[in-house]
Amino acid sequence: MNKSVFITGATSGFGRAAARRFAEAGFSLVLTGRRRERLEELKSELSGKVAVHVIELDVRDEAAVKKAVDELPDEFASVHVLLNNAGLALAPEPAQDVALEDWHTMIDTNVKGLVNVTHALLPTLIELGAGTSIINVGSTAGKWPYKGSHVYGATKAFVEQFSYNLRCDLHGTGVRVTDIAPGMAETEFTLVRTKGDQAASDQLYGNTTPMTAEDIAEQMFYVATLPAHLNINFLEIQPVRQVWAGMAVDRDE
Ligand SMILES: NC(=O)C1=CN([C@@H]2O[C@H](COP(=O)(O)OP(=O)(O)OC[C@H]3O[C@@H](n4cnc5c(N)ncnc54)[C@H](OP(=O)(O)O)[C@@H]3O)[C@@H](O)[C@H]2O)C=CC1
Ligand SMILES: O=CCS(=O)(=O)O
Repeated sequence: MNKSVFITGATSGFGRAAARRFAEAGFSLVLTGRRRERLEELKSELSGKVAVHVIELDVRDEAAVKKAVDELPDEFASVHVLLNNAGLALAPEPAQDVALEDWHTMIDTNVKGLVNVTHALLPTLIELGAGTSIINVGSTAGKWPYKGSHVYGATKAFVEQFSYNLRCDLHGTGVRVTDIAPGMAETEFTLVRTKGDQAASDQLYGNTTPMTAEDIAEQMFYVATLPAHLNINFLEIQPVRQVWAGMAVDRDE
């Protein structure tokens, strides 16, 4: 049977690196994201190696997600791996200064988008059973609070708990569920979070050694290709040069 991986957010960062990693191993690819041009570029790059199906898809659009899954061509319909990767942080400023719309965008994408795709693909995964995987991309921000994380971190806490709860409900089906929770990795993430501030992005990732998209893609591939009787529930991964923030104390002048 031709195994396929369904990747959300394949136009950049972790998702694009994962597409390349799974292609190396011969998986058929279903690549999704909003930027069609980038999807087509990736298809041109990888379709010499494996079958590639691209879908311009906004995960927030419930009906479009369902249609994309219902209309998967036969060659791609055996989705063994769902990589729920699409997501974003916005508004690094303190909660009290954030536009409500930015909070809504994060919730709609990181929470509702992720459940839209999961719901649409669950029947397929359950039918295929043992050895299939749902890999949800959480974050260290889902566990460890820091200033400016407000709703972003909360959406990733949702991802962690949803992953555990899903695993309980899928017990007996053979479908595996993992939350991969990376720390700092250099992608377009900070450019998106700062709405295009390249200097802020360069500063965050500069003079240190952040993880790369390829580092995370390798972990995604590892999790998805473990023997079918093994489930990694949670995989937190950080660069060696990053640790937790300390406590903050408010002091009188
Ligand atoms: N980089 C980091 O330090 C960390 C990132 N993460 C998480 O990893 C995941 C991937 O981020 P990363 O690769 O770093 O960042 P990038 O910004 O490089 O990639 C984000 C991807 O998500 C897609 N995306 C965003 N919104 C939507 C949407 N509404 N519908 C469909 N696709 C969408 C983008 O595609 P397009 O714009 O074309 O739609 C893009 O492909 C995210 O969930 C992020 O929260 C977690 C921990 C650390
Ligand atoms: O999820 C991203 C990692 S961080 O920016 O919250 O540290």
